Amino acid sequence: MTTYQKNIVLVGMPGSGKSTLGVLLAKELGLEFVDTDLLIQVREGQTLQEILDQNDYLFLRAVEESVLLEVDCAEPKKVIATGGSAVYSDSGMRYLKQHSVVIYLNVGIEELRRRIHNYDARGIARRPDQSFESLLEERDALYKKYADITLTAETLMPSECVDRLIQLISNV
Ligand SMILES: Nc1ncnc2c1ncn2[C@@H]1O[C@H](COP(=O)(O)OP(=O)(O)O)[C@@H](O)[C@H]1O
Ligand SMILES: O=C(O)C1=C[C@@H](OP(=O)(O)O)[C@@H](O)[C@H](O)C1
Ligand SMILES: [Mg+2]
Repeated sequence: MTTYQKNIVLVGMPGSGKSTLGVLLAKELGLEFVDTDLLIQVREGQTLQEILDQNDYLFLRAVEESVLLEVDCAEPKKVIATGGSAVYSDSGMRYLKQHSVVIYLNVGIEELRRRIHNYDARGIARRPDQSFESLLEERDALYKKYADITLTAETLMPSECVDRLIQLISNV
């Protein structure tokens, strides 16, 4: 199977660019684009922040797992932007990985902080007392566990990241 016969799944921290780069990559490659955060919102009839305001963060992770397992991985192939917490679902990630190339958008903590100034209100599914540093450390290991490719390119413009991603995918 060549890469373009697989889906492309983007994982990484909130603010790493999964949604921004995902849609650009899909356009460039002529693929469909799916953002699992939007699927969660439509399924629950609430925004992610409303879901987190009214429920434990583990509820959001459970809904996310159901959504990941329901993504249609058959034709047409897609670029799939996941939420930052998707990697807590081992079954969801193993399902996506069977049909996809998984790319970790690895952005360092300083750049993430520049991109996310509303850590407490951004709707991050984390333990209430968990710091950003601790969350990044915990998740970095999970992103690496599931990724086939890692892109560390925080100094590039989005269009340059897309070019780089296309190069990396074509080498898989
Ligand atoms: N090189 C880059 N790649 C991706 N996003 C970038 C880049 N530089 C700045 N940004 C900004 O960072 C933010 C990324 O947010 P988003 O795409 O929602 O990330 P995620 O879906 O991973 O949470 C956007 O505001 C985007 O404009
Ligand atoms: O990291 C997280 O815990 C989350 C990230 C969000 O997606 P993005 O990573 O696209 O911001 C979204 O899935 C939800 O609000 C939880
Ligand atoms: Mg997103």
